[in-house]
Amino acid sequence: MGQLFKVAVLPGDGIGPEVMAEALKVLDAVEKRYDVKFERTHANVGGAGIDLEGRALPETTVNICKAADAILFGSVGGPKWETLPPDEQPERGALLPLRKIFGLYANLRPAIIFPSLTSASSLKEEVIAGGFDILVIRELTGGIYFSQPKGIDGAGRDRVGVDTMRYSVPEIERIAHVAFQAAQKRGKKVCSIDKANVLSTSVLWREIVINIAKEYPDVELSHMYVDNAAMQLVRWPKQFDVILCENMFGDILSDEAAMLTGSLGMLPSASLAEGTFGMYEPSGGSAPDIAGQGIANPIAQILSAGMMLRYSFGMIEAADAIDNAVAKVLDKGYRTRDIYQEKAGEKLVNTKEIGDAIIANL
Ligand SMILES: NC(=O)c1ccc[n+]([C@@H]2O[C@H](COP(=O)([O-])OP(=O)(O)OC[C@H]3O[C@@H](n4cnc5c(N)ncnc54)[C@H](O)[C@@H]3O)[C@@H](O)[C@H]2O)c1
Ligand SMILES: CC(C)[C@H](C(=O)O)[C@@H](O)C(=O)O
Ligand SMILES: [Mg+2]
Repeated sequence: MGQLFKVAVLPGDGIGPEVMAEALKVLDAVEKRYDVKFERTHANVGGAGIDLEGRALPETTVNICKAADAILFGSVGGPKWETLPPDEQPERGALLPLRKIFGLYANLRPAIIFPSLTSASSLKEEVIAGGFDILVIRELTGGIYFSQPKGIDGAGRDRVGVDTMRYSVPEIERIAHVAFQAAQKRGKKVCSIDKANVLSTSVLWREIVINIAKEYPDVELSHMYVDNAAMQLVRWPKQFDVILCENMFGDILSDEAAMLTGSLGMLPSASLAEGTFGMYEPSGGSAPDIAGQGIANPIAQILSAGMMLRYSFGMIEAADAIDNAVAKVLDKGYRTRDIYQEKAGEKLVNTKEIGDAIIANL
């Protein structure tokens, strides 16, 4: 009897269920090839949670996640729920609480350009010739997203909106360790992003990262202000290996890095807790502009399922097989609309067709 892993499946809203369907087909195919079973339990989250169970993160969903070895998450949010009180909306009512409840402090977002997709990148081909491979490591449970006080106080024109950015030494230390250990396994460079010329959190961040770096003498550490980093990413992305960021800087820079790879629909992510538990989701959102049309790119969701096999289940060979199948399908010219260009060798396909092609090449 092979291994059994329990997966909480939370498709969410917009394109979430469409791309999730393809990732689940890939898990079926992995079950057939490897001696493994993924016991999947579906649960409502986000707008789907509000519509079907009255809240963005129903208790039943939390319990299903607690009983699982990992969470496979689609995306949440959309215009339908944007007028609810902020804390009841899909993002603040479900996604952020999930990150907090499960202690998912380390968000890994690999932005890798597939060789056959260089012309889909928004950068000039000569800038990305030879490809790049960037790993954005984003702190995910602290900073301005979660620190108190937070809210809108007062009345009328006297109202003030308040967000607080706070980082403690242990919070910075643990994410720095993740970044240095990741760098040791790849290009051996960490670029730590901050705004130490303005923010106190960044002054502390830089000091602590420098201290932790002493434990990793084989890794080269550099520092960059976030505004410069945003510019350097589009100027010369190949200079980066691991990019270490606090929560909000990582949110912004990872979307930018995603687009360099051709589309937000290409960027997977792993949100990891201490130990092996993790939540896996595309870095992009529910894409209301294309939802319901069956044309979304499912690759970020499929690669996220691959990251689940790699980081939570230790199935390195199967995870590599998924990455390779995606690369092969792109080499053969299959393209969803977001990465399609009208030129010889490219075939415009829909969500389901590219999913089928990936499975056929697994
Ligand atoms: N993790 C999440 O659940 C998550 C992440 C980001 C945004 N959101 C939410 O999603 C909603 C829409 O936000 P947004 O429009 O700013 O960001 P978005 O990421 O949903 O979409 C931005 C653009 O990228 C495109 N895109 C994204 N994923 C794609 C895919 N797989 N295939 C093809 N194109 C894709 C969209 O069509 C859109 O043009 C909001 O409610 C937002 O809060 C959720
Ligand atoms: C939807 C939103 C709360 C979320 C974030 O800001 O973390 C998203 O943009 C992401 O990158 O996962
Ligand atoms: Mg984001």
